[in-house]
Amino acid sequence: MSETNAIECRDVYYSANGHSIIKGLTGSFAKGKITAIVGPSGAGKTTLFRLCNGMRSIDSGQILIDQKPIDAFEPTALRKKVGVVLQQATMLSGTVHENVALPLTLTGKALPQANAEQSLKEVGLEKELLTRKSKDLSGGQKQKLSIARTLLNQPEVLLLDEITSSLDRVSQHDIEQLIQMINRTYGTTIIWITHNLEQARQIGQDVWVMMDGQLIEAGPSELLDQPKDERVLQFVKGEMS
Ligand SMILES: Nc1ncnc2c1ncn2[C@@H]1O[C@H](COP(=O)(O)OP(=O)(O)OP(=O)(O)O)[C@@H](O)[C@H]1O
Repeated sequence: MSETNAIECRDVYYSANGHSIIKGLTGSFAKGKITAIVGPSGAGKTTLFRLCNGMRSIDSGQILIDQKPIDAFEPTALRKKVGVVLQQATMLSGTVHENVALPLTLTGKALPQANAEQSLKEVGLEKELLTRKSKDLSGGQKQKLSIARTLLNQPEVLLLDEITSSLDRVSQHDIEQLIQMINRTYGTTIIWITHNLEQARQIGQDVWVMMDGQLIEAGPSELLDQPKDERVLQFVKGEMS
């Protein structure tokens, strides 16, 4: 049986300010899997995320979400279905409760105390933190809070952009386990941009290697040990040295 794709890109082009960034990118992300995206700085990884959750629109080609063209989705529905967590957790100046409730308060609803406690519990944060100011949390706690906030929308796909790169090893490991738990429990498709090849190998079931706005090589993450493409081989060697 062939795999279903959560996201499929077909010959996607995108440019900004006269600068060509995504240049005929074709590839797919399997539903329910964890795919790591690696590649040199400037390869277009973050831009691809912006295209996949509708923050930017492609110039040509197609992006299919659940086999449906991305422009067939209403923007708010798309952002719920395809959630994003960034390297630096964006926080309101208020309490942890106010921050975790944000997706609901934006639509004029409140998040009851019991649900807020449950949200925090799910990501391994103590309920006592709810009354704390978010700015007083550690980097790892902030990242867990932004994951909890994104989970409120029950996304089918989670786009993670370098979410552990400013954390210490213990917090990094904690977040990796949390993401694997979310993937197993809810079947959420995870697409994780990382500069850490070891993380890509360990957490990624699949891997994408992007360079210069294109997908150069994709497959099971073991491909990083024996890439077929010479450019990928050079990249992996450079990152390991
Ligand atoms: N709005 C813009 N206008 C012009 N150029 C842009 C714009 N946004 C991104 N770029 C350029 O597009 C290229 C790809 O950027 P992008 O952030 O997607 O790469 P990346 O692979 O995520 O890099 P990194 O690993 O450093 O985060 C870069 O050269 C960047 O400078």
